[in-house]
Amino acid sequence: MASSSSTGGASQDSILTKISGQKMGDTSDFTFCQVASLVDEDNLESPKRIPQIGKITMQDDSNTADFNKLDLLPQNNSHVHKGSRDNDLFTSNLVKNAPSTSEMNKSSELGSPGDVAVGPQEQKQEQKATTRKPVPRAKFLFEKGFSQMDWLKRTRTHPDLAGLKGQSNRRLISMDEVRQHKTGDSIWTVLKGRVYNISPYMKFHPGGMDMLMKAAGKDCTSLFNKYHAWVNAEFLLERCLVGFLDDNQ
Ligand code: HEM
Repeated sequence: MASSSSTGGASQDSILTKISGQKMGDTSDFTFCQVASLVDEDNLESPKRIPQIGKITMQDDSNTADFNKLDLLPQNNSHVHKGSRDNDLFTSNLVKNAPSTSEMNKSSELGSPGDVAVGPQEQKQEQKATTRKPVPRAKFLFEKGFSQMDWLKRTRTHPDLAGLKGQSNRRLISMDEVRQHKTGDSIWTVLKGRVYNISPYMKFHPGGMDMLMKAAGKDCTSLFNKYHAWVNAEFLLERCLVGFLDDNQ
């Protein structure tokens, strides 16, 4: 670094003169102006100025309390799902990136958005002083054993999910017959021309039983597509197939 001292000797000085056309120490040229050391050797108070910046906080509306009030978590989502989402193949992507309350508390402890940036050492000290036990992440009120993984297991193990009792699932079924199956362990619905017994799936439906009950005894294709056209019901309800809708009746 070019310093103001003349320790570079005559040769360095002359090289610099050639390059800039000016001599070092000439304050009219910014290229060679003196750069003050960050640590002012003459005045030892100077380094303390930087840490003090960390103590400055700005008062604005985006403070810690307001951060915690933000309802970013899906716990108040109207589509409250039942069953653990931890292994949920179909729904985990909806909450993966949602910040947990503990993460949010942590970030607010480390500094509100209004805080002036502090040096790494300052930050460490702040962290030590304010780190608390993490608050358990807010979870959905799921009923254990009713995740989509559990449903897949059940479809592989249950001998008669459709409740056919040996009857073929290839027969044509009228809409009138579908309408008669709305309760108990025989709740039928029509989806894309197929008739399913959705009763065993009720407790596993990620959208809740109430929503799925809207499909009872009806053709639910348009409702289904309205909420989740991407869901592979053919696969999910394969073992619940009762037959095919008879369009001619
Ligand atoms: C009949 C077969 C049905 C199957 C197999 C089925 C399956 C599913 C699945 C796998 C999900 C999770 C989707 C996801 O997270 O991306 C879901 C969510 C949902 N379903 Fe269904 N569903 C059916 C019918 C219906 C019907 C008829 C309604 C409405 C009346 C409905 C309403 C919902 C709602 C509201 C959600 C929640 C969406 C969300 O989390 O934002 N479902 N369903």
